[in-house]
Amino acid sequence: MGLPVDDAHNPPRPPASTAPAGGRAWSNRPPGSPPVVTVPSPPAGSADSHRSTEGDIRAVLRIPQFRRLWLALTLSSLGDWMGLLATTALASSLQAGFSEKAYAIGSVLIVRLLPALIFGPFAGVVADRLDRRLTMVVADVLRFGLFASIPLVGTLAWLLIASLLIECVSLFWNPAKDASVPNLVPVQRLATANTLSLITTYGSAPLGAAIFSLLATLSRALGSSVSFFKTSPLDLALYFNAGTFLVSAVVIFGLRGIGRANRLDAEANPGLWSSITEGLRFVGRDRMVRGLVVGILGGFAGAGCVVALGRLYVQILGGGDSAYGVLFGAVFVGLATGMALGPRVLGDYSRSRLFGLSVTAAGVTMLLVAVVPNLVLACVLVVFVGAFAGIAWVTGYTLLQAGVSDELRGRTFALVQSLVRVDLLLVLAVAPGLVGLIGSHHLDLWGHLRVRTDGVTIVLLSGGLLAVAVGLFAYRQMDERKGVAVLPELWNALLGRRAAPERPRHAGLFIALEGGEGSGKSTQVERLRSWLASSGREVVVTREPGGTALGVKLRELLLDPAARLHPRTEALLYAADRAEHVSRVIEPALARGAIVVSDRFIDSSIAYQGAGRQLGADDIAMLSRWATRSLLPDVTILLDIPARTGLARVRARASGNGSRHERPTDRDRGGVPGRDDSSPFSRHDAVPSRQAAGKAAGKDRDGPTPGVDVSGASTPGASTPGAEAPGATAPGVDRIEAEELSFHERVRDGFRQLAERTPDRYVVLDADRSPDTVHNQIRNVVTGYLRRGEDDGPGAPRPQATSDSASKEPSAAVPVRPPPPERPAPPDRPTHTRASPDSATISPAPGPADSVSPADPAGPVGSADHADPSDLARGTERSEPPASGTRTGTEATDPTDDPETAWVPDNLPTASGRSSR
Ligand SMILES: Nc1ncnc2c1ncn2[C@@H]1O[C@H](COP(=O)(O)OP(=O)(O)O)[C@@H](O)[C@H]1O
Ligand SMILES: Cc1cn([C@H]2C[C@H](O)[C@@H](COP(=O)(O)OP(=O)(O)O)O2)c(=O)[nH]c1=O
Repeated sequence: MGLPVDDAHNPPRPPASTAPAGGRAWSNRPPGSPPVVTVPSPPAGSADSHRSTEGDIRAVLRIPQFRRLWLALTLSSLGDWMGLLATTALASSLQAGFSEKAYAIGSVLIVRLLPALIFGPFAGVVADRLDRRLTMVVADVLRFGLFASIPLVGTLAWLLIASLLIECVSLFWNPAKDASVPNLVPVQRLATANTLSLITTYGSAPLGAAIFSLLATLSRALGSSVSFFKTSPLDLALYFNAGTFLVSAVVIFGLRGIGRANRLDAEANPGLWSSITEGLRFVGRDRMVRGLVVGILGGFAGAGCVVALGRLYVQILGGGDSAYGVLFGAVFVGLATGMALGPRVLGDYSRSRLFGLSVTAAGVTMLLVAVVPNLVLACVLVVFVGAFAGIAWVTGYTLLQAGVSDELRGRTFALVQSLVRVDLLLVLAVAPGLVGLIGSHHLDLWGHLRVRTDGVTIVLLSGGLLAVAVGLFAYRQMDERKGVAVLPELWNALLGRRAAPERPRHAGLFIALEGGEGSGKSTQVERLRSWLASSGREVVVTREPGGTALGVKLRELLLDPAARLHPRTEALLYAADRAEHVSRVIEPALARGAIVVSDRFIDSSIAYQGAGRQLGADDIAMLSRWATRSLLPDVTILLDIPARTGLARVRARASGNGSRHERPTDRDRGGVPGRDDSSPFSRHDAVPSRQAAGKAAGKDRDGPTPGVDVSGASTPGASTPGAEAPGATAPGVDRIEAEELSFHERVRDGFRQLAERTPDRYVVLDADRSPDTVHNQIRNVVTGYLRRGEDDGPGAPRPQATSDSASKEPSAAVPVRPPPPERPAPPDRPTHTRASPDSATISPAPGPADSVSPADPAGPVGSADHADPSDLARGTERSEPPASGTRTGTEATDPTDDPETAWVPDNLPTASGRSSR
């Protein structure tokens, strides 16, 4: 049962002197060890244990006092709904003309809303001062009397007066009930109790409508034999309704647990005016809330039209009271269905989008309802109107709760409620009035086609149009995923797939270099940077881990050989580094249109933690996807090398025998001052992050080592098996590098599998070749992507590649790329980057004159890297591009003599989106 945790279940407390405030128990800990706070875990089956919602509801209903109150609420709600139906139907039947009926119904609805608008904010304060149980009992008895008097008096005037009084009385009943719940239910069950109250309040509507229809039908059947029913077929419903309040009064009378409020808090209910002004400023400022409020008001206006005109609408379609009941019930069946199923079916869909879309959909369905000529069809459509409204209601409510800060939430809700009442009041006042003004007409087209142009149809159409307009406005205000197509995302959500097939478009290019240890990523990233610098475009070179200020710290921790991290901790830290990296460095750079080159990205985690640590590729991909909000590189270049060879390079480097490429400095990495101070690559940061991490890992790999021959280390002969046993911890070798050979082999396999499964965004290069050869191949690849950017037009935004979690394939294996580039240009055609102010010529891989001999690493590469645009343009004169088709390193038509430098990756995606393999 939902009672507070029994003290008997708590472990014994330490002496008072050591117990911290708040009742938490400190465990005994040796001095210097991290403080461990022990919060006693709840005993099995206690109120704190996690259970299903269903279990929670059962638990809260097992509290006898609450169960009684809930029963009373159910009865009162049932009575309320039936009362609304019966009074509107009766008001209509008491009038003769079409317009008079419309005015009468409008008046009933207005008197139901008016007291809440005027007295609503004060009723809570008044109810707090009186004995709550007595307040509720008296209110229920009064409501019984008033409802019973309506059929007895039988005039429209009394119906309106009684309705107004009933509403006034209800204003005291509701806050008394709300305030009483916490006295009956333990605090941890309050949310469930409130949910149950909400379900009861709205869920009783269809039941009320069903009973109303049943009673109306019964009255008509009995009308022929019993004169009482003949004269007023709605009386039975009103008497039944009165009876529910009497039963409710009796039930509440027995609730001894409710009494007078313990303390008065007059400020808990701010006045209407102050609640309006306080919240208004916030609502006016905040885009999301503005969209929500407008959407809610539009939705209520639409719903108000349906409620106000429902009776007349049914009449136009040839139905009577029973049909009205069915129609009314249909709205609420829809509402309940939408509320219950919407979040479940569309749980993964963007809430901010869902809200605007569901209001719009409700509006569109309303338009159909307005013109449909058939009552059955109308009822079906009305279920959908209700369902869309229900989804919007739940979504909007949740968004308001989640999106508005605590101190503003109350005022915002107060404002929304006040505005909703004003809104409803206006609609209910205006809609029937408009119907009355327009009157009942129709047009006969071509002799046989009858088009309704009566007031009901016109006003319903206007209501539908208003809801559509307001829904679209809300959508535009609240959309946080601009540029992402709506329908595919919605479809995926409906199929139970998580959203995000595409990210917003950006004008940049995102290139990631991946590979195992010592595959030459850092070397190639630096060369790529130098080459891209001549493009005139902003180039941001970055890496993982450690692409941000926080990332530098994480990197130190992650690579520290002395750190003992659990594999899952490690995976989470890499993901944390990536989240920071993406949001602070990569996304802003791409949004600016920069070329971002990252030394490692998401696939490193999938390969190292997923495959290497055997945590599972899917789980790691999912984690990274969450961290990056599904951002993937436009192209991932995998420098593939046998693990042993790469490790030998690393160890050679660590022992001082390998060459050290110059690590990018802040300036080189393209950091733009003032853009992101959190990036260690920002000009303001004096310490290159690699250096910092290198130190943390017990090595310094950052400084250039002059005079070391790169080519010597790059020859296949350098794949020195057994150069140093992998797994041995050597100075200058970081925590991951120090893993066993089998670990690194799994990592390599992991990368290769990823490349195989996602050929659209992968290019695999043999990294066991000379640095120049690899560089030229990378240039070819990148040239293709840059050319594609140029084809899109200057500054054309590119759809951002994302991981398509929608796929049922293993998430790491999904081809998720924007349409791929054309095959890379042959090495003899210079390419222009986007024709922007920063436009400049950039060349693909150099031809024979630029080709690099292993013995001469510095010169040609230097000339390629630092060539000015005119130098690069010389490449055009060398040879003609091949006519068409796939170029491979061994082709006879190759314009270069060096098959290595002329190599074009054979799995590079073609323009058709398929890999040529
Ligand atoms: N293609 C290559 N052939 C031979 N040695 C290379 C090649 N590329 C890089 N190296 C050397 O291998 C070592 C590791 O290179 P580095 O770029 O730091 O790799 P990574 O960043 O992938 O760990 C360095 O000493 C570097 O000079
Ligand atoms: C980005 C990333 C790196 N790592 C590992 C791979 C490297 O051993 C280390 C990063 O160090 P780094 O020095 O950048 O690697 P390399 O020497 O290959 O250039 O972190 C992961 O295990 N998971 C990841 O997600």
